[in-house]
Amino acid sequence: MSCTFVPVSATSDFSLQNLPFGIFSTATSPARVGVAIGTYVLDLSALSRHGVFSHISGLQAETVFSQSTLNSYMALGKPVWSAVRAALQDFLSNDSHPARTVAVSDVAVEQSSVTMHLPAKIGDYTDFYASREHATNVGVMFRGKDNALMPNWTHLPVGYHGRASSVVVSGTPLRRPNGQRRPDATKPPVFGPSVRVDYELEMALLVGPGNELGEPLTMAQAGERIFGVVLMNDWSARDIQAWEYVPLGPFLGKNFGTTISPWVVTMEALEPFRVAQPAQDPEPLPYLRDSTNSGYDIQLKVDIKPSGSDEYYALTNSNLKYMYWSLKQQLTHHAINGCSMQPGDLLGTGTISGPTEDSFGSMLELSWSGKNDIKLGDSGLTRKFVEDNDEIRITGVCQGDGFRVGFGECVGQILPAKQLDF
Ligand SMILES: O=C(O)/C=C/C(=O)CC(=O)CC(=O)O
Ligand SMILES: [Ca+2]
Ligand SMILES: [Mg+2]
Repeated sequence: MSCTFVPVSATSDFSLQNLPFGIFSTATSPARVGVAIGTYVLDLSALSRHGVFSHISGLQAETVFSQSTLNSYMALGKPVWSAVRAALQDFLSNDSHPARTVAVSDVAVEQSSVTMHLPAKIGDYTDFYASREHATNVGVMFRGKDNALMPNWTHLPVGYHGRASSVVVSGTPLRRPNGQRRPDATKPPVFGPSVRVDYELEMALLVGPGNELGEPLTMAQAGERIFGVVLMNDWSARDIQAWEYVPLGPFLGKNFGTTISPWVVTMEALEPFRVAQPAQDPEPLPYLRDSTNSGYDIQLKVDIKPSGSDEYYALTNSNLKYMYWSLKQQLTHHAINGCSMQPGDLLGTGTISGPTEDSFGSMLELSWSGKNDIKLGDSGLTRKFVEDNDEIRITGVCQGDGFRVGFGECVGQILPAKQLDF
C-alpha cells in the first residue's frame, strides 16, 4: 500500500504508515485538525465535507475536525481512531476511492505554508523520571554515589506534577529564567539569571479517554487510553533546581517552559516498533506487571545550533527503548490511586538517557555538572550549558522497511533573561 494522492519520499517522516495528528492554521483560515502526509497537511474538516469519514459511527467528523484542539477527538477512543486511520489510508492509497475526484488543493496545504499550534488544551502535565541511566547520573551529581538511586526507584515510576501553563509548541522562543540559586555553599543564596540552563530529551504521551475520579486504571485499560506521543524538551535551570528541590522536588527550575513537537504520532502507527522494555528487577508489584512488549524503538537525536551559527551540531543520540518504566506503566501508576486523567493530559517520560555517554539526554550529564566541555563537532566551539540565543532541536524516527514513522522537530531557542532590578 502506498500513497498515490501526494508524493511521499522514503525518507519523509510523514509516511502513509504514520499519519500523525496536529492543529494547524493558515493565513486565511483558523486553527483546525490536520494530518501530516509527505510535505502536506491534510485538512480533516475539508475531507469530512467530502464524506471520507461518514461511515464511522460515533464520529461527528465535521464538528470534531473543525476544533482548534484535539481534545474532543482524543476523547473518542481507540475504535474511532482506528476507523479514521483506515479511512485516511484508503483515501490516500486507493485511486478509485469515491472522494478521489477532489484536487489536492481542495483538502491539503503545504506544511511550509501553515502555522502549527499546541495539539491539545493540556489540562495537566506530569513528568516522570523513568530512565535508570539518567536517574543514576543525576543522583550521583546531586546526592553522591551512595544515594544515587533512591530505594523506591525500582519499585515505582517516580514523577512530579509540572505546569501545563508553560508548555509551548515547537518554535516558541523562551527566556532564560531568573531565580534563586546558591553557587557558593559557604555563602547566602543569590538572585539573577540562571547560568545553568539545560535541555532534557524526553517524549510525552497524550491521554485519550480519561477515568473518573476514584476509578483507577489497570495496565490493560491504560494501553487503550494513550492517544499518541510527541517529542518533548523539559527545559531545566540546574542551578535553581539544585537549590530549591529539597525536599519536595522540581519547581521553578522546571516550569519556565516545556517545548513539545506539534505532530502527535498515534500508538497504532508505533505498533510495528514495539520492543521488549529493559528487564525489571525486582519484579514490579502486580498492578504494574506487564507481559507484553511495551518498549518502543524510536531513535532520538538532539542537536544544537549555537548562537550566531547556521550549523547544527550533535549533542545526544538516544532511543526510547532504554526507558525502564514503560508509557503504560507510567499512566497506570498515575491513576492507580483514583487520580482522574483527562483527554489531552500530557505525561512526560523523563529524560531519556542510555548506557553510552553519547546517549546522555541532558547537558548536566554530558558536561558532568559543568566539569567538562562539550565539543560541538569540529567547530572549536564548546558548551557546558545552553547559552543565550542557542537553539536546541530534538528529532525522532522509527525506521521501517522502506518507510519512516517520524516525529518532525521539537525546537526552541533560549533568549536572554528579562532584566530585573531590585
Ligand atoms: O532530583 C533529581 O534527582 C532530579 C530530578 C529531575 O531532574 C526531574 C526530572 O525532570 C526528571 C527527568 O526528566 O527524568
Ligand atoms: Ca524532566
Ligand atoms: Mg519544563
